[in-house]
Amino acid sequence: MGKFQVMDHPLIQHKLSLIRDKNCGTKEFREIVNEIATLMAFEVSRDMPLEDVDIETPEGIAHAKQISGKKVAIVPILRAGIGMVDGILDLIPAAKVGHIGMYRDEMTLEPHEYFVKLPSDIDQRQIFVVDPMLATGGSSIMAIDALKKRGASNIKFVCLVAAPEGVKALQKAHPDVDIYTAALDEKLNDKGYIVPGLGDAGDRLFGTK
Ligand SMILES: O=P(O)(O)OC[C@H]1O[C@H](OP(=O)(O)OP(=O)(O)O)[C@H](O)[C@@H]1O
Ligand SMILES: O=c1cc[nH]c(=O)[nH]1
Ligand SMILES: [Mg+2]
Repeated sequence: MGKFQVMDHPLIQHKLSLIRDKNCGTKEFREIVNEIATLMAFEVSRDMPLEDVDIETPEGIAHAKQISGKKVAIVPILRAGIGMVDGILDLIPAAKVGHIGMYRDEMTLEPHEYFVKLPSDIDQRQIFVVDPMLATGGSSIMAIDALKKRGASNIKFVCLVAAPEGVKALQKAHPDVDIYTAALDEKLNDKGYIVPGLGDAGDRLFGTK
């Protein structure tokens, strides 16, 4: 089973509380989602492989380290995942970005894929799939299915708020995928929204309500 980690660093908890507030406006919501994504990227990238390098400093040779091997692709699940991309790029500016478009049918809660565009070497990259919300798990499961169908194998899923139902479903469907979240909330309501959650992340990011 992949790792499941609630990233409860005080800065992350504080910032998440700010965006849960229903009075937090679009501009602030967007900025803080990116800030949380940056903080999470620091931990999510912790096991990136290093190699030894000798660097000539002004005073001699430093036996130092640099990131080696697998390079990173950030894959947001549209739309809401886009809100986390810039925050991760702040830390890993050389990462490539793939997009997977997914919407959830409001009645059935079934996910529907409508767009996939990935870096051509996606099978060789360490992939961070990002989406603020893990509710039933349907969207993330289908997005990761789409990645694996194209040869991807090294995948981590990063969200801000998860429901227990979604964590269970994602772990069952993709036991190889590590899951990182800023909070594990109580439950889903009868409309498939996370309670207490933060509402509809896409609408709050883009001001579409
Ligand atoms: O775990 P699930 O039950 O699948 O729900 C989570 C999905 O729902 C939301 O997307 P939505 O369908 O609202 O699309 P949007 O990002 O375009 O608003 C959210 O951003 C996730 O992708
Ligand atoms: O609570 C939820 C559930 C799914 N999608 C959202 O944006 N919010
Ligand atoms: Mg939405």
